[in-house]
Amino acid sequence: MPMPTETPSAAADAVLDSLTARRSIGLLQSPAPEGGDLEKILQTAMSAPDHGKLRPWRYVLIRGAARMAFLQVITEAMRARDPEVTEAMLEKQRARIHRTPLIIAVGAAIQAGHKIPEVEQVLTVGAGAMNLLNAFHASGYGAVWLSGANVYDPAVSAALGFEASERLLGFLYVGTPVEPVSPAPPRPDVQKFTRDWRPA
Ligand SMILES: Cc1cc2nc3c(=O)[nH]c(=O)nc-3n(C[C@H](O)[C@H](O)[C@H](O)COP(=O)(O)O)c2cc1C
Repeated sequence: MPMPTETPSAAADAVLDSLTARRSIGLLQSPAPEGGDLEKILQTAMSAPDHGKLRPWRYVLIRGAARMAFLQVITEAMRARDPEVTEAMLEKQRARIHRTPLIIAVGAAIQAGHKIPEVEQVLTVGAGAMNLLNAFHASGYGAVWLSGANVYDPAVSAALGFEASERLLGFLYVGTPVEPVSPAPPRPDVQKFTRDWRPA
């Protein structure tokens, strides 16, 4: 006998609750999603609004042994940018990369001079990344979107295989929260950021 289906409002509430409860989690460990589970999550990024269907998003997955090569790239880049970089700063990166099972480099293939403005192309990539953060959260994983100087370093971008015309926009660190996830911190009151427009 078929089970009664959820009412539309219950389903909508579940989605809205998940979106509202999402919070960034920086302290992560294995496992990260793999195989079909990961694919399903990644597929959500393809639903980002995309003016002109330019498909500007580029996702580079860094996992397994490749993380150690990535650490090498980051370490060399940091030393090249600042020969006096401290061991503590390097150790911060080392620890994060060691413990995080999946890192996604988020890039944008921007078509300069296209009739779709560049800012819209970047927004599309941001919207895709946001879908991913929400999808990881909804699937019970933790994730955080980080940038920092490495994102803007052409040497890092090139080492990850991005073309000169592509822009590295950030890294999504993904895994399982090390500690029980506490509720998201209080969020701003939406009323303060929302107004009705009334014609003068
Ligand atoms: C494009 C982008 C880059 C970010 N880079 C950093 C970063 O380098 N370091 C950092 O602490 N937070 C960074 N954040 C903010 C975190 O991802 C996160 O939003 C913040 O810690 C607040 O947590 P919440 O998402 O739970 O509100 C960045 C966010 C965005 C959208």
